Amino acid sequence: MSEHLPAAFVDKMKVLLQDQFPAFLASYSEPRYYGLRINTLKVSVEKFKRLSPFQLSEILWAKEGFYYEEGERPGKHPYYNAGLYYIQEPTAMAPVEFLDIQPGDKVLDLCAAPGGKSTQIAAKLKQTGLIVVNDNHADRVKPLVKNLELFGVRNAVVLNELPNRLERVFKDYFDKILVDAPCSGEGMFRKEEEMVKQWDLNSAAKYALMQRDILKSAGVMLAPGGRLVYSTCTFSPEENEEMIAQFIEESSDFSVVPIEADFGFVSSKDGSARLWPHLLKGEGHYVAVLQRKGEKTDRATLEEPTPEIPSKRPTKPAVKPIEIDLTPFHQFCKDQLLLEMPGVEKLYGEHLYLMPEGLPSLDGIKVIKPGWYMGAVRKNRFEPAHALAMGLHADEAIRVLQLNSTDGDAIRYLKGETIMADEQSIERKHVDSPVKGHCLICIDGFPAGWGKWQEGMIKNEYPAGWRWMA
Ligand SMILES: C[S@@+](CC[C@H](N)C(=O)[O-])C[C@H]1O[C@@H](n2cnc3c(N)ncnc32)[C@H](O)[C@@H]1O
Repeated sequence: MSEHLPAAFVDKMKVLLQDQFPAFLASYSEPRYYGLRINTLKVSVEKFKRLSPFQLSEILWAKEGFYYEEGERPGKHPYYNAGLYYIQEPTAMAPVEFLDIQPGDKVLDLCAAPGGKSTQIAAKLKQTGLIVVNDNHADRVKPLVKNLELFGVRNAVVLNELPNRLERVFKDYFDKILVDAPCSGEGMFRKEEEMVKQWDLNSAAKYALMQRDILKSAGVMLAPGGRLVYSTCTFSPEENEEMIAQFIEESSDFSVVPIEADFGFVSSKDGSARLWPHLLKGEGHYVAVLQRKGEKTDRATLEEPTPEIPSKRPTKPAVKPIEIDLTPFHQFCKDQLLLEMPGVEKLYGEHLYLMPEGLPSLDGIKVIKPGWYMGAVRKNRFEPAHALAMGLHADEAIRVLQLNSTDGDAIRYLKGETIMADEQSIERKHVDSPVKGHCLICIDGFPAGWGKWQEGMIKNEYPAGWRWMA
């Protein structure tokens, strides 16, 4: 496919790579690699390896990451709908590995859609701390929300803002920030021909302008002692080493943390790393790790937040607060669930969320999802959300129907069809619990959604937009 590469790009790469250029060019004739990352919020790596219907081999730089073979279709398996993995380009798994996420961290993923790296961060947080994910493109936020819900993430807040509008709310706030910047995408030319079509010689300069602003805002929002990872999937130095050099020059309290030249990564002079497609099994990427000087401070001891700047933009929570009685939700939790619900109850109209505790006020910010979506409270009844089911483990639901991925009922469920189920097939953890009503549908023990049992049948509550086509 190297003949489809723009001539100006080829010339630029010759200068950049010199004697390595022939090997680089030859990599465009090699087959691309396919990766998936196991969702350890739901299943351990060891268990998934035992269950896996796919031929897996390890990705060296990500413990949860595996190559699968071309022709296999992990996106068309019930385990995908149970959120057991995320399909992700192998080198795209590298940046988060350098964030050093620790349980309890407050993490920002500033350019997050469609959420590959957000789900990776969330898995490392193990449902503790907080992950704020943001993308300024409204149409890209939908798949971001869907992927976080599928992954069963409970502690994510999804925003749709320009980064500089977040500075006021989150100044010095986050322990870790990922800037997976919009870029000219040169590293993806082998995988996505569309990126080739969009490229021209001015692309790098155009993206560099955006990246500079995004990185500057990220710097403002990182707490003293915090860590920031900047990554791109492009080769141009303007968007990579030069971007970092300029940022460090303007931000004296930041330094580059050197990345070791392991796994075929190549260290740049400044300590950042290049992932080249001719030197490892994956596409092109760039990663820089930045550390902010200073001691970690408890947010409570920080200065008072600056007063809010009035905003003309409509914000989601602007829905007029209405008095809604949450008793049906509390009753549902009592009748159906065996877990202490995390976070703070937050209503947007009739939609109820559990918002992570300790968040600063998000007034004036476009919030797409303020936490784990529980469902809708309507006319004194509660309708549980798919996101609630996906954030549960089978042992956290009182009534469960177990389906097997290899028999037809699992597929029928994912297609939205009615399933026959006698009374005995509904597992009940409380003997006095009635059979009739909601039950958690599990596939090989992993929650896939809700159903409602009545007279030997399960009314299917698998969301219309998620269903398999007949
Ligand atoms: C490389 S992609 C992110 C991929 C994502 N991190 C993942 O792993 O799935 C860059 C994202 O930045 C978003 N973006 C572009 N300009 C932005 C800006 N000024 N602020 C925030 N996000 C922006 C794009 O919509 C795009 O989704």
